[in-house]
Amino acid sequence: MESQAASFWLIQSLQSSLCFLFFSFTISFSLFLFLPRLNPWCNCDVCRSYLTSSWSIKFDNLCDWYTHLLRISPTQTIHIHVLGNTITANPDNVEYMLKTRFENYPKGKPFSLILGDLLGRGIFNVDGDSWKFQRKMASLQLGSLSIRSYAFETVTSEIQHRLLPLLSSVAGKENGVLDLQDVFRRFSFDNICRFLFGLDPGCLELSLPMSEFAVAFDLASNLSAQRAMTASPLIWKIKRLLNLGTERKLRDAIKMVNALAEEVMRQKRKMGFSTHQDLLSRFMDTVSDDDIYLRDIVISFLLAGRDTVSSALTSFFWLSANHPEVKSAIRDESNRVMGPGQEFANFEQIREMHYLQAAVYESLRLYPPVQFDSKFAQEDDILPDGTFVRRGTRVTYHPYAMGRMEQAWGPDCLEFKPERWLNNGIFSPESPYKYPVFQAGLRVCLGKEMALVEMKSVIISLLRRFDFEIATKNREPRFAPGLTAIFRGGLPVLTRERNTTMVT
Ligand code: HEM
Repeated sequence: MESQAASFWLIQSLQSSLCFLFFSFTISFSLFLFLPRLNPWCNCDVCRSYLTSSWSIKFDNLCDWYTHLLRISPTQTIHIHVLGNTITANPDNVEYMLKTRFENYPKGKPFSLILGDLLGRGIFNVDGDSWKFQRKMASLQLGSLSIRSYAFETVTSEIQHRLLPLLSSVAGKENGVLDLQDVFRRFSFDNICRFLFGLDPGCLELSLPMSEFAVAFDLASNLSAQRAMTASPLIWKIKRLLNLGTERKLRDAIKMVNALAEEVMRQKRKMGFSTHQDLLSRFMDTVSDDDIYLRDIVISFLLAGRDTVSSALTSFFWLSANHPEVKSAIRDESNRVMGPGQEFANFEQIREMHYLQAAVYESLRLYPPVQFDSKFAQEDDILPDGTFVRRGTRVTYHPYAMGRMEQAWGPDCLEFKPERWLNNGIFSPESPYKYPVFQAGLRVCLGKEMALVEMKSVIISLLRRFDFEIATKNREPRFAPGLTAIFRGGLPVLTRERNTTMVT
């Protein structure tokens, strides 16, 4: 027994020493590999502030500090040398990256490696032919009139049968504080699953825990995002190889996501998908012989369409709670377009509401769900503002900062003013390169129209029926780290049913 224990101890010590040696070697090796590109000892003010986190003395969020730096940069471009990251808020640069020299700025290998285990060959994670194929197929599906009206029906039914009853059940109650962000995350997950799979996870029953799928999916996307924060990719790759810590958790979460996505496909086949209108049925018609590919496509769409919408709705309700004049204008417009007595707006009526559209765009300008987006330069290049970009450099455009640039939006750029989008009462869009909230150019978001309709339907239905009072004293949102902007601590609100048979 004793000798067994001794040899066990010996093996353990050997393993630890080997691990230690392996880690030391790989960390040194990775530093050696990355030194020429990164510059880990840069001692400029910006890098020092980044490394010591001293920026957090003055700013609540990293994105606010970047915004400050970009606002004072004469070119609207900055460099975080220690990260090898060139960040720009210059619309000319953005147009150049996303359109003019699109081929030189792919997502690149570093990005696809980070998200590869979760997203596989899904549209979010690929460049080149595989991306072109999925893009073409998905645009045909998402662009069709029938799928848009299917999406609208799905949203309306989720609002009518789940969202409104849920809010009514807590309205006016003492201690009836509800986290609106959590409600929107559940809502958008149910909605995207119904839209994509034609199946209903039923997350919007607050008495139920979030579905297994949603929890595993959250964990997998957060842990994948954490990979991007390690000093070198070799660190998480080694942890993955040894199945350690967060990498072990990630592997388990991805296993669960994959198993559930495969189960969804099995169920679809059993039900006979050809008569259904959901996106998965449509994809299954086209890609019938490659289940792993189908699974990857499904997971990418889930990631694309879920947290983005809930993030956008959360910040809209935070802003509107602080701007009663905007709420009144939306209610007035909806009364004008829908008339008294009608509970739910139809598709055409929603399109007629220009002020509502302006308010949604304005809220996304200040709080874009995807705050920044990085590409990796294939070849040496010079951006329109004169910035030199070395091959392999990460180049990031920053929609959050871009929405707050005085050069682009004027001295009132930090104010929430939907009117800036209206010309004689008609919504008037801006260049997508100045406002790349949905990205722009060849990889512009495929779900933009669907997301806007979903948001507008929720906003109209909730504002006509309820008043929300924010139940925390937070001045400005603080964001949690992740792939999309999420309010740290959620959005706790007190809900009151408005005293209306009709809405005034
Ligand atoms: C307010 C809501 C949304 C915002 C702000 C948004 C924003 C974006 C952004 C910034 C990208 C580029 C990401 C990147 O390349 O890394 C993107 C891509 C994409 N989005 Fe959205 N999105 C929203 C909702 C949706 C919805 C509801 C769907 C689907 C049903 C969707 C489907 C997609 C797809 C498929 C892509 C990949 C396009 C490609 O790579 O060619 N999005 N979106």
